[in-house]
Amino acid sequence: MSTIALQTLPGGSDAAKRLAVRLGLSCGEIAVHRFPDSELRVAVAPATDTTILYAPLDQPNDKLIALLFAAEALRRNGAKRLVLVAPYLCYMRQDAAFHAGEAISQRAMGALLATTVDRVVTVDAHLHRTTDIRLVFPGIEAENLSAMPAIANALATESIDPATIVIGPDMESEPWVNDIASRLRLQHTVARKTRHGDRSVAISFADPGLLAGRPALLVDDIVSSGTTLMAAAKALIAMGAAAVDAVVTHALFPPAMIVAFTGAGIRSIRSTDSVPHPTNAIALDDILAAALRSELTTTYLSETTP
Ligand SMILES: O=P(O)(O)OC[C@H]1O[C@@H](O)[C@H](O)[C@@H]1O
Repeated sequence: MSTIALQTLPGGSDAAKRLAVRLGLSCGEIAVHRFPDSELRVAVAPATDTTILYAPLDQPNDKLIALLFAAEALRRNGAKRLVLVAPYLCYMRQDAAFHAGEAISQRAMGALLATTVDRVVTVDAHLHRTTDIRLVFPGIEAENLSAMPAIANALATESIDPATIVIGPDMESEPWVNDIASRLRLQHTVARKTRHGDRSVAISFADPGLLAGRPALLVDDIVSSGTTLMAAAKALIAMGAAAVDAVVTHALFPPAMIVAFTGAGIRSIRSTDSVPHPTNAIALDDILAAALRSELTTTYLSETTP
């Protein structure tokens, strides 16, 4: 009889438990001990034939090591199929050597994980130039799900001012804002963004008159330093926006920064639970469970196939 269960790295447990409940699976916790010299000791729960590894990979360096060690333990203890669920997938932004000598982190990370697991499921991975996630993970299955249906469903339960404009802070955000706007029947536009450094961006809009007196809903995939979001909010307010709210997939910023966002004129900020964060308001378990149901079918078939 084939077996399947979910195990989570520390930090993912609430969202992982919700996902496990949706799938009707047990949720084991992977124990990670840090030695005084910063090395890690990792202990997994009992392995199952198919093990779904839940790992939100924000602050990734330790988590990637813990993930490799967990995979080693699971394989050695009998896991035949490892499915990595990384709702936030790290190191996707450095997808080229922008300056001589730079590592292509996306390629190195993808190659490493492709030798570790059999399938990767993630959400709104930052694939601006590498459009097909299977190119990141050679030889294994990989899917990049969109959080936009979950975000739009959450927003649809509220009474949104029909004059609201959905705003993307750069050209790359166009598919997301287009999707949210069409689901909510709202107008949308995207800004032009020029990045001058990690914490320095310039934002401008082609039609500054569009926002006057209207609420703006900023949508982005990642908020890291918060520079993009704050620059966009300031530009919107300078153009006369009536209010600025923000919704993002991956909240990577320190929670204390919410005060700075308020100072920049952002009335509210919400995120999905891809990374545990005080702004979490939109659960991804529904879309993740839909993608993972095939694992249950595979397990069932292997039980019934002679
Ligand atoms: O400006 P911060 O928050 O540092 O970085 C996040 C932004 O940088 C882009 O890659 C993301 O798509 C997002 O727009």
